[in-house]
Amino acid sequence: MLPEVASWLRRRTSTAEDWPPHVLLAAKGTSRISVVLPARDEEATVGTIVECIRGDLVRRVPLVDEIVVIDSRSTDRTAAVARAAGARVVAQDSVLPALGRMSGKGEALWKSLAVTSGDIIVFVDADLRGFTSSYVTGLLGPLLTDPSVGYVKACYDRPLVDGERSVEGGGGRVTELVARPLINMHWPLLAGVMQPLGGEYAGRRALLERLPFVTGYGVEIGLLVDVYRDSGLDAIAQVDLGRRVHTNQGTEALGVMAGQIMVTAWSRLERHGRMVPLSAPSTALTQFRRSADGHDPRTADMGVGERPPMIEVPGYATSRPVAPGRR
Ligand SMILES: O=c1ccn([C@@H]2O[C@H](COP(=O)(O)OP(=O)(O)O)[C@@H](O)[C@H]2O)c(=O)[nH]1
Ligand SMILES: O=C(O)[C@@H](COP(=O)(O)O)O[C@H]1O[C@H](CO)[C@@H](O)[C@H](O)[C@H]1O
Repeated sequence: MLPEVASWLRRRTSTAEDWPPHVLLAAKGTSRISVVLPARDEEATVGTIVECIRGDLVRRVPLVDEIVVIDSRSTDRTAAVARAAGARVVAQDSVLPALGRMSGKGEALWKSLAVTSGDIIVFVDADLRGFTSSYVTGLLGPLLTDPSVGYVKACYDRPLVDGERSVEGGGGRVTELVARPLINMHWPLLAGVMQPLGGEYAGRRALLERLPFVTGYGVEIGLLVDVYRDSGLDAIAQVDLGRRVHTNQGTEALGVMAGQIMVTAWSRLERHGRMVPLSAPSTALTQFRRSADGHDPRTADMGVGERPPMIEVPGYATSRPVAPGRR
């Protein structure tokens, strides 16, 4: 792991418990805080999440100023359930209609900037199970207490849950198989971000509004690379929220997601060039395991060698076995 990454990990990683609501309330000052949930067909979970945020962080501790659900072309009762829970619901396609309709999660998040008033915006997926308001307070902690932080990503354990079956560490499949290797290859200073694709993150409006938002599922890797390029590694912090359970999509759907993430990574490499030359990408892959006091980074070598065409090997044509009768 690069020494700059090890240093960043030590200085910019905290836990949700480090940021109790009363500390944040004292630090809030005049900052307005918006919580945004992008939701497509999340009637089963969106209401519980909204009610939890509203109960803990609006009524009990007046930290959050608005809860907005962006209804992303839901075909179920997402909008009604979210509204009944106390959220303001905005239909994705009703925002900036003159700019036409693009699709996906990134479109929903980009449009949320146009219909919210917060100086700080917290993004929370609407398909979470076991959500607690500490997800929101954890993400707000660094932003409300350190003006040098502009963007905060969550990190957490990510089991793969299928009904009653739960495979610890089985979640974050596209993170582990696509995003983490790509980031380690081309943006090795971001190797300390444990959950680059995690759907819970927060940022200052003043930063978010000057960055492009990739539509679809490219939004997370696009924003992470763009925040890094715009403001540098130290503008990013990460907060351990413990454990995240969400609705896991099937492999076919994740294939499209993986493709969108690769296309987004390509677009950033093509547009900005790369931190490391394409001819020599970094081959150190830093992965993370939960340990007793946080996370245990492990670096593997993902480098490969290459052999020349066998036909070019001296003696090959004369020394290899020949079938009887053949020469
Ligand atoms: O076109 C879309 C796709 C997804 N989402 C929302 O974005 C979040 C993450 O999407 P999803 O659960 O599909 O991704 P996963 O968590 O499985 O990677 C969820 O709240 C979705 O409802 C959305 O608002 N619009
Ligand atoms: O991290 C991942 O690999 C994917 C899929 O997670 P799972 O394998 O279903 O736990 O989930 C994330 O990726 C999406 C693309 O960035 C985000 O939009 C989602 O919020 C996030 O859950």
